[in-house]
Amino acid sequence: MNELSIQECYAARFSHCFGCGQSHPTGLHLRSYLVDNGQAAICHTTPPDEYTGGVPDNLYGGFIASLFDCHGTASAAGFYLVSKGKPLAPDTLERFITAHLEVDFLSPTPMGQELTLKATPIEVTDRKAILEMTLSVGERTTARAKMVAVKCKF
Ligand SMILES: CC(C)(COP(=O)(O)OP(=O)(O)OC[C@H]1O[C@@H](n2cnc3c(N)ncnc32)[C@H](O)[C@@H]1OP(=O)(O)O)[C@@H](O)C(=O)NCCC(=O)NCCSC(=O)Cc1ccccc1
Repeated sequence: MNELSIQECYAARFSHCFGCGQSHPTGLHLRSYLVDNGQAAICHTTPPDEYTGGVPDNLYGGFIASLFDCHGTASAAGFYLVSKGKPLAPDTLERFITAHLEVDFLSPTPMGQELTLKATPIEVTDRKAILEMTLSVGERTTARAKMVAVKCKF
């Protein structure tokens, strides 16, 4: 596993996101790491208690979508770098933005436990990345997602 997270390698101007911006004062500061020789990306997080909703003691669905949103765009940037044969290092990343995100909620996701997000690439081109993702608690997958992330022109 890389010691540096993908988000730590974003340029400063791209570090303000609520979910994953390392410069956001109150955000989640998600960190996604390339694993399996760059063929997957993993993020571990334990959501704050206030993000419960729907079924009591379970995680709010919109929050689950936002975890996929942030982990997915970071993973897209990482997979793009890998596709170019470049190593992860500060200020080396293109930034990807979510164009399409679909989520299947398979079973309620409990509060107070560490969650694991995993992304794998389906297709990476010069313009976009298509990814599959899962959200798991221990061995149980509670949600899965598919994303199209487009490389930012700005
Ligand atoms: C930039 C873009 C996503 C795409 O427009 P353009 O640049 O003109 O790109 P173009 O249309 O040329 O397509 C290129 C390729 O992509 C494909 N494709 C495109 N769309 C879809 C689709 N829906 N579904 C499926 N595929 C789609 C399209 O077919 C084409 O494929 P091809 O290469 O022919 O095979 C624009 O619609 C937009 O800004 N949307 C709002 C995004 C937003 O607000 N997201 C939520 C906030 S994200 C956040 O918070 C994090 C963040 C913050 C800051 C920074 C970074 C991250």
